[in-house]
Amino acid sequence: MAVLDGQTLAKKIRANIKDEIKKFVDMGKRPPGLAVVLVGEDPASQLYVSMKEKACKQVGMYSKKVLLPQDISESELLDNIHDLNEDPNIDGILVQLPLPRGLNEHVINENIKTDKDVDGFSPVNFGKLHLGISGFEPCTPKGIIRLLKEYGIKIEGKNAVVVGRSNIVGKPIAALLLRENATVTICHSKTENLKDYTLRADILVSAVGKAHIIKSDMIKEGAVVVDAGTTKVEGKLYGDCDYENMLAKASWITPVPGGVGPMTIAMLLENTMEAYKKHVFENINSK
Ligand SMILES: Nc1nc(=O)c2c([nH]1)NC[C@@H]1CN(c3ccc(C(=O)N[C@@H](CCC(=O)O)C(=O)O)cc3)C=[N+]21
Repeated sequence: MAVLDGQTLAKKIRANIKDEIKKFVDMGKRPPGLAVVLVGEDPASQLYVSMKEKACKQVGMYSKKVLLPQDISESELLDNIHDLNEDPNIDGILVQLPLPRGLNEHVINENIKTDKDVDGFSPVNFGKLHLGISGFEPCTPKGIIRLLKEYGIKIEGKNAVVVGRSNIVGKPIAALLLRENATVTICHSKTENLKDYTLRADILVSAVGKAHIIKSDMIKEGAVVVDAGTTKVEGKLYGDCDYENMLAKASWITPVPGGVGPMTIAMLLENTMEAYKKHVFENINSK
């Protein structure tokens, strides 16, 4: 058993980004800018948004927090997005999900300019991901692949089982694993006999968001376990996987906290850097 230490890798990535930004700023360029839009006052979302803001500050990025009321109309929210689309100091726009009831996230994501869509959730980037064309890749899936590669874990030819089919993790990680030539199975809430599938996984990615739904008797000896689900119960953070009881059985496993979460934020910074370089050096500002 060994731990896939996302915290340490994320720190290394952030340090590289910080150096890179310093070079650009020393050259007289503006710093990269990320806008994080939070609608409403969900405490979990507030925490994530403040973590993202802190990460930006730490590497020398400009971060703009846009806090909007719970009862904002779709058209008012879109006005804010359009302003950010046109803001020359903003390279990346992230609208924190989930949105309050009544706001359609697809409509919002559709209106984020493709070259500022650092979450990779707009239809163009999501489509590119599935077509194998380069574009912004969603941060959590991108971070998972980076972490597996960092530890030299072979993906090609392996049975990869993804539990969860969300647009933010399940679907895009399945696409990325497929691109890496894994044999990919996606399980979800209607899957019958989940354990039959998880037991076959060489690489198991869980993205459900239910504490300890994956037990140690559901994984194969020597499996690589990636836990992308986090749930807070009475102030304590749990992953989807029963980590303690899996440690002896898995060959590699991501902890919660300190696994996939920090990688998500590191990839957000990396995507923002990518957007920044396009804006500053290639002057690309397409719809
Ligand atoms: N548009 C959008 N983009 C997102 O990327 C997005 C989102 N909406 N909505 C919610 C999810 C969740 N998410 C996390 C990011 C970092 C940690 C993270 O770093 N967690 C720490 C622990 C933090 C704690 O103590 O709670 C860790 O795992 O070590 C967790 C969760 C991004 N999300």
